[in-house]
Amino acid sequence: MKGVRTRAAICRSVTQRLHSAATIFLAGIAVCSAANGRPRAPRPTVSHCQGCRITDRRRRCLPDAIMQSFFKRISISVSTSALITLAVGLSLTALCYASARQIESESTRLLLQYHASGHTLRAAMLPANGMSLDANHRGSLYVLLGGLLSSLLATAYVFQLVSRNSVIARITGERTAALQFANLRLSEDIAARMHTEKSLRLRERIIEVSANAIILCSADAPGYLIEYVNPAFERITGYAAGEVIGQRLEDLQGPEQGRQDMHEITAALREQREGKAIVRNFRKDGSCYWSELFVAPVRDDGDGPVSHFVVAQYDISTVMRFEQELEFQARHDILTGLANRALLRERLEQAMAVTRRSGLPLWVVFIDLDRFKFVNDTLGHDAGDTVLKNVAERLRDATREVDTVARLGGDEFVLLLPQHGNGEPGAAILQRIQDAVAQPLQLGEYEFFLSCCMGVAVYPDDGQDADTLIKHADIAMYRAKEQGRGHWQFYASSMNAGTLERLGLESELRHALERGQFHLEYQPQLDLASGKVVGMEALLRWQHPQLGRIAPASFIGLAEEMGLIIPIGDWVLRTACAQARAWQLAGHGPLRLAVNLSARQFKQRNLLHAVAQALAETGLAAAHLELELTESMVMHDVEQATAIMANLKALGVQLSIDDFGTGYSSLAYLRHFPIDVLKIDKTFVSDITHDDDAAIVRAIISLAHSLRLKVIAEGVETPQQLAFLRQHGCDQMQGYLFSRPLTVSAFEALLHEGSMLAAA
Ligand SMILES: Nc1nc2c(ncn2[C@@H]2O[C@H](COP(=O)(O)O[C@H]3[C@@H](O)[C@H](n4cnc5c(=O)[nH]c(N)nc54)O[C@@H]3COP(=O)(O)O)[C@@H](O)[C@H]2O)c(=O)[nH]1
Repeated sequence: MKGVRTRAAICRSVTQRLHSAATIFLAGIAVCSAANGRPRAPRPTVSHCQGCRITDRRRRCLPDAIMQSFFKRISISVSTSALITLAVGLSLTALCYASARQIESESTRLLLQYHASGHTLRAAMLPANGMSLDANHRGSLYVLLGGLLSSLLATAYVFQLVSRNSVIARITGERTAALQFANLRLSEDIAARMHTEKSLRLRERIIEVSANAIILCSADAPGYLIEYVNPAFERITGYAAGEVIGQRLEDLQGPEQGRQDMHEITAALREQREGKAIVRNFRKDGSCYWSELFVAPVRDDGDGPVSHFVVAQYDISTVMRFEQELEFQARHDILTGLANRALLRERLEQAMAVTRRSGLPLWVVFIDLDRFKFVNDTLGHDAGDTVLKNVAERLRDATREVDTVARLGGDEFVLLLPQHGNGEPGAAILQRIQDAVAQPLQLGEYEFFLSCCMGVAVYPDDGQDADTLIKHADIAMYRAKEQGRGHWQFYASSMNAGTLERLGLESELRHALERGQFHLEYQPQLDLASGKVVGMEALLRWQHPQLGRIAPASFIGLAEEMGLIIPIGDWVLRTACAQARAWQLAGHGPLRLAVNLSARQFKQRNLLHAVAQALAETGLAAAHLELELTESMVMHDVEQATAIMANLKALGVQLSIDDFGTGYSSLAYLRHFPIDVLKIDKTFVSDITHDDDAAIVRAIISLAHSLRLKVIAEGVETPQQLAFLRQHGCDQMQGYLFSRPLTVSAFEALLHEGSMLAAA
């Protein structure tokens, strides 16, 4: 029984091995087919595998997964799968055949042993009658043949399966790729559509929030009915969208249909093209505003027929206002609002054209306020502005609608008075203007009584063009000023020459200092006893590039009037002090420098500071500087002059009274002034041989000496004059007899030569 059990056990063991091999074989087939081509989902169940508990259809059994993964990794082809199957089949066949042979020989050996031990076997257990061991061996051959056949069949099956799978995989791949491509296209389409929608929404939003009015109207002529307006349109015009949608575009032009400024827009609509224009629009309340209008056709599908027009309105009211303001400012005086020179000239041209046709004269009246500078200087510019604005108002009130009132600047006004049939203008209007200006004017706590001078030039007699007429009226006014406050004067050609020269000189003088046209000359002053040069007088010279040398007598007074003498005088003082110091340092001894002061300079508040600064800057000792004052300067306000002179003396400078004898000659006051030198005017010196002048010169010398003042005579031209002066004890002299005023280099040469006065 043991042998039977053993045989049964061997059979079971072989069967189990066969089963396991078959399982692996079938699993291999499955994996081969799966591994060949694209990865695929695991088979839902592997019924051959008893070791695996299939709880999830998706879950693969372990060997299957391993095989799949293996084949997938090595990525075998259809033929390789078939070859593997065949190899596995053949191996199993060989295994089965070997097992069958082993069983066969084992069972034969057991039967022979059993038989040899005297047992009888049941017929069934013996080899069949007539059956030899070869016949028994045939079973093994059948197993072999069966195995071979099965292997071939399995191989064919695998080959067919794997081929089909690969075709399916290819088709699936192709379809999947196509689907993916289609999917991609679809995604792109969706993205593009979303982008388009987004940008459309954005554009819509832009139109909605635009600060400019936008209108969409139909392209159907002639109505061009409005289909859309944005909120800005509603805000600007005051119309609600509902009130204008469906209305004709031209209704927005308000009452003024067919206006000139809309021609370009209507032409653009008609010709279906772009167009733009600056037009006047009307709001719902009827008020007007300026806008820049752009119209552009909108075509269906970009290049189809024009279906709509879009009209954009830019509100340019502010720009227009600003432009108008600028234009106003360019032609008006900002302070008073009156016409300025440009507009005056323009109006004058027009008025002359009218006058040429009518033959009636036209007056140009130049007005200058009296004492305006005083108001400005004492009460400040705000008060000055108030005066000017008041005068402007009064001039406007005193003239007619047809007249023009202009302000040229400062306190200069010009009136254009055309004559009409009623007889104006005439002298009466000039009086009316004087009266208007003369009305009292309250400035803070002060009441002012203004007056003005006027000059009148008449077209066509006094000038043929605007500039000439204005200039001649100015000349006439200047002559009126010479007569005193509140005068007027008609132009006469005889006034021209002198005044024109003066006007020209004025404008040149304004720039002479900055253009470096001034220089100084120095006239030696000599001691009559020793005959030596003891000092020099600095004299200003103006060398104009076109006008040549201009005499001080021609421009000092003008500079004084214009207030330019202050900066000019400062320059003279600093330049002369620097030069005197340079000569001293060059070893020419302690020369005294005489510098002329003008009346304005004398009264300027910071004279003391200017003098002190000039001395400090140049290093000249105060004792070497002599300031020449005139009698009129000091006699005008004795108290004030005395105080100023005291301050100057405190600085250490010397003071002299120039041109003595020509003015007040108040000898009584002379004692009170802290002066050092009296300078006899050259007019007395020139006539010194006449008894009267000789007596005056003698008296001046004697008086000066009694006051312990030095005396210097100027304008000494002859030896007789010199002799007279020496004879009567005059201390010093200057004049052409010894030397004219000299340039710096000429004066230096004179010093080097050591020139002296001839002894008496
Ligand atoms: N406030 C300032 N006044 C100045 C300054 N420079 C000059 N002046 C004044 O201008 C007036 C004319 O001066 P000018 O033409 O220079 O004449 C001076 C001399 O050249 C002239 N002079 C000198 N000697 C003679 C002479 O023998 N004969 C003659 N005919 N003339 C002569 O006298 C003028 C000097 O005058 P004065 O100043 O009075 O000594 C004149 O009033 C100048 O003061 C300046 O910088 N500032």
